[in-house]
Amino acid sequence: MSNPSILILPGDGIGPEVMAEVRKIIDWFGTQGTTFDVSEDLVGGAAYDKHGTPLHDDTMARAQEVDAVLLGAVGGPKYDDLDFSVKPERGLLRLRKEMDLYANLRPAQCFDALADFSSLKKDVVAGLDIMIVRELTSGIYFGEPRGIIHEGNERVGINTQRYTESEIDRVARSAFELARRRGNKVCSMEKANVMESGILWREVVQKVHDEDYPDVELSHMYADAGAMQLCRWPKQFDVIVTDNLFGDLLSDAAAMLTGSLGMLPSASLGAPMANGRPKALYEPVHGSAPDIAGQGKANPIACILSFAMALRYSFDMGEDATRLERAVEKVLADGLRTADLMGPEGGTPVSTSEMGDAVLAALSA
Ligand SMILES: NC(=O)C1=CN([C@@H]2O[C@H](COP(=O)(O)OP(=O)(O)OC[C@H]3O[C@@H](n4cnc5c(N)ncnc54)[C@H](O)[C@@H]3O)[C@@H](O)[C@H]2O)C=CC1
Ligand SMILES: CC(C)CC(=O)C(=O)O
Ligand SMILES: [Mg+2]
Repeated sequence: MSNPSILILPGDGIGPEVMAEVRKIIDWFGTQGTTFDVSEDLVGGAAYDKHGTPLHDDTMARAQEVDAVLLGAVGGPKYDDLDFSVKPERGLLRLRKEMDLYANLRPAQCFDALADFSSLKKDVVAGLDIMIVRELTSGIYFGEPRGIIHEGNERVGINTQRYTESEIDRVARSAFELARRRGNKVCSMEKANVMESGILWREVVQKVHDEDYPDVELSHMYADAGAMQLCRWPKQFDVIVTDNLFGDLLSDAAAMLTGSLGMLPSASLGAPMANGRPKALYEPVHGSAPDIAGQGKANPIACILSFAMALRYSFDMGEDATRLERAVEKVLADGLRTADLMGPEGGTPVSTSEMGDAVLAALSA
């Protein structure tokens, strides 16, 4: 049998820095008898610099073949003035669309060691474990028409929010399936009060629930109120299912419940491949963080936890995933802190690579 295959796309800014720490962990698994066939390629600004496109067709083809893609982050100020069609972020959107990765799982868990550090009160976040399921291949990031057009004397920026029933149906099913393996509760968030796409979203989620998941507790919430509730009392939620735009915003907000944007991993999953496993891309929720890139300050934990999700969802290595998560828990409990996690309560300051080394040491102990 061939080794499991991984395509690594480090990307831009802190992407390569945090991915280097995951690479150490992948190499360590090789010494333990699980060798991954790893290939590496360019995406985002790095791909644009070499090929004039943020995602080369060969890279796209390779992404379709492998068992899992690991991505760091894309984008940066250097590319701000590029034509929109070749912006780094378009490379990532193309991967998501062409791999049809419709369910983006963004778990927000607050490790005990960071409960004091969160900007919210300790009892609000301690023990928090919620899962945001964000629809990832449709909605306003992809809808047509889009563009900037001229109308009279001025320009008009246009994006279109568009959802088909089947797009809502399949992501709702992902959320209900996950809920059954967790706290058995789904809260669906949209803006059915002001958007037709929200009305359809609510109807379809309710129908999927009533027909196939009546055992799961379902509630509906307007996304603006949902954002407020997420900050007020996040433990009321188990699984949140929402659209592409709202999921993007709500998950960055949820990251702060865990202490830092540098803590939040994600798995983007599509339909099962011939081997029964989903097409998959794993990436931290954060971006390329140009303000700290190249300084050894980036927190690699979101990227490391994204690899743990890969072990769980793409490689049937759930026990190893849990071991890796426990290793992260241990280094945090030991007081190791990258700059983003350093608060008045202190801790041992560590660089990106020192944090990666410590996680690896805890994993291999
Ligand atoms: N999936 C991706 O590749 C994403 C890419 N981006 C792109 O990244 C670029 C920068 O976007 P921003 O809005 O600044 O968002 P960002 O997520 O890169 O950074 C926001 C803030 O969080 C901090 N931060 C992020 N990750 C961190 C980590 N691992 N450790 C410590 N601190 C961390 C940054 O220093 C910054 O202060 C843009 O070009 C944006 O389009 C943004 C979000 C996702
Ligand atoms: C294409 C990305 C830059 C959008 C984003 O912020 C995200 O997916 O979290
Ligand atoms: Mg985002």
